[in-house]
Amino acid sequence: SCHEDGRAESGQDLAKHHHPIKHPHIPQLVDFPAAIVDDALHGLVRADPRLRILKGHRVVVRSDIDTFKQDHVCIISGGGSGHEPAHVGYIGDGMLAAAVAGDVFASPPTSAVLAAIRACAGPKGVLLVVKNYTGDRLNFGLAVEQARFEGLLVDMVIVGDDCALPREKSKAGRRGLAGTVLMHKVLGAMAEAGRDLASLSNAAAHLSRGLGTAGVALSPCQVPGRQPSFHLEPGTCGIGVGIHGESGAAEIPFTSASAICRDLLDIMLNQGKIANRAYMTQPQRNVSRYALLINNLGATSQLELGVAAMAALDHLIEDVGVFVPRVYMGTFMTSMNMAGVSLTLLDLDALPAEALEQWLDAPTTAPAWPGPTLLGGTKQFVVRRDEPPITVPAPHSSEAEETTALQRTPSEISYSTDLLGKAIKGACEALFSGEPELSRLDAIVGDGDCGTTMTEGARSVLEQLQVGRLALHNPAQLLQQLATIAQENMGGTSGAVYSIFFAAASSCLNDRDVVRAPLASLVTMALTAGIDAVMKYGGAQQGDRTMLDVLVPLHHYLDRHGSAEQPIDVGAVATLVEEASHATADMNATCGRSSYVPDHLLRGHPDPGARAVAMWVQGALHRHPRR
Ligand SMILES: Nc1ncnc2c1ncn2[C@@H]1O[C@H](COP(=O)(O)OP(=O)(O)O)[C@@H](O)[C@H]1O
Ligand SMILES: O=C[C@H](O)COP(=O)(O)O
Ligand SMILES: [Mg+2]
Ligand SMILES: [Mn+2]
Repeated sequence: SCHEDGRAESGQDLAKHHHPIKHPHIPQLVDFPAAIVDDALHGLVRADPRLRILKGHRVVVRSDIDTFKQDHVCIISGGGSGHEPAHVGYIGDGMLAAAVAGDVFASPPTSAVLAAIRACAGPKGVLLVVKNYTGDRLNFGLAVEQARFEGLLVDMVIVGDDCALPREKSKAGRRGLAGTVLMHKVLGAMAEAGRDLASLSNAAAHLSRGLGTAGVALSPCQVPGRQPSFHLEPGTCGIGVGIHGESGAAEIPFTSASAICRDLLDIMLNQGKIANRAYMTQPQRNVSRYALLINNLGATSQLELGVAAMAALDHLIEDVGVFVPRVYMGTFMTSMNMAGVSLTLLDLDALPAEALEQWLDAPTTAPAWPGPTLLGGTKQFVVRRDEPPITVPAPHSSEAEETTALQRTPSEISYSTDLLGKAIKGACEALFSGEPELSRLDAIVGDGDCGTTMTEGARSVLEQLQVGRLALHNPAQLLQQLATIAQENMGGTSGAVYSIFFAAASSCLNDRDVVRAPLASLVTMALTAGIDAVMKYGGAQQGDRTMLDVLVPLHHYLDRHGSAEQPIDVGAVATLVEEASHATADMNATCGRSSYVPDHLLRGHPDPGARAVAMWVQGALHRHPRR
């Protein structure tokens, strides 16, 4: 957490709770992996008096926000960290008013987004510009709902500029990539010029239709404290990458810089051999005009960026025959320290009756926006070349260790808070011991943050349990507390999904005389409501390869067996969740981050969110299968 004066909790403070980095593959300038985001924000704010941190949140705002918001729409962006300079680097006149940072590759918790909105909400309102990821959509979306309930004027636009993934593969939609920065620039300039909230939202909708990005990975990335994000065979590269260390839509042989850059542009413009995406409109020879952004994914030399610029301009102007009056080259949105580039095209005529150049050229003080724009792209400047080669439980307990809360027979009208406390403790501990497996799996099928996000949640729950703050006697209140913990301390898709799950579960128990009901039927009721809400807001169903593929079978089992005059067979439940979670290994992903990963790479690896459910259910039941 950070202090109002801009001091973040230092690495040394965090050392009390977290481990220092152990033997990284490549030395990295990090003291404690868990402190990397706080330490970096701390450094940034110390170095720039125009910025400050909101107390208790990883939210950076312009120092003069209180006066600025009186006569401007404030634009807020944010998301997981690891994409620097996005988004803190874009705070300044003519771009963003604030940025919300999550853990590395995990969206920020809802509470942080809400804090940012509250700090920026003035008479003109707030616009959230959010990259299209499940965690971000849910956490920023929940914050918008809460802010509107508080009477604040706020709107949200989602950016999805990725062109590399086939439409039919995923229900999640296009990923938000480096094109988001061009959105920040155009919308920020319009806000600076006094445009109102409605016209900014409207402009954003038009802009996203004219925006496309595709990237190539020449190396994996390394998040401190984790394994390299994937393995790339020598001589190959990953085409169609995102910004979360993923391996890309396909691994292909590396031929030459020009050939790869051409492929990236062809993917975007639906040209040549890769003409199967059609996200951007077809370019018109001698008519279409684009801004080109060449983005370093983190560890690419300036010389290589220059080569990419040459290759991209050459292809666009000579082969495709379009105009490229604006070119931006640099480090805009990274995938930690991945070597590689992404190319972004913005159709300069995407906005009816507006010259986009005007907004792109408008001055900004944001440190990460490149100063002078290169005016490239008229034909005579390009030389055609030959292609180069290549809470504390009650103290008294007479129960045997193996007895669990669920084993009480349904005819009993109450349950033991002692056993419930032990179940919660067991659930949390199972997540701690399962963390390496969750991190490893999420690195393969997602972005590697699932283990740390789940243990952050478990750590907060255990802390509350140990100081006796969990309402073990009141299930509705307890579930509300769990929802709050997920909302304030977790982040990521998991944080948002668990927050929705527990909040809905809590409200369904609220109205009833539930304390008298047997615990097993409380659990069934709560699961019904929780699962429904997760499906409603997250858009996933059984079979989409998510945690629902364990929660739904668990619910079915308890529904069938929970009302009989017999204790639940905990061994059977433990086996059921184990098997259901492993069954996800053979599923194709249609929701969440795994839907971006080719099916053959998912095969054999279960879904981390599903495994996490199996772990905490088994932990709560005190049944630990050998792993
Ligand atoms: N739409 C969804 N509804 C429910 N669960 C989801 C959804 N999308 C993803 N998940 C679950 O979230 C897990 C990943 O969580 P986490 O790593 O915290 O988020 P992210 O994928 O955003 O990095 C997945 O393994 C999957 O079980
Ligand atoms: O950096 C990552 C994204 O902004 C967070 O999205 P996620 O929580 O869905 O992974
Ligand atoms: Mg993530
Ligand atoms: Mn993840």
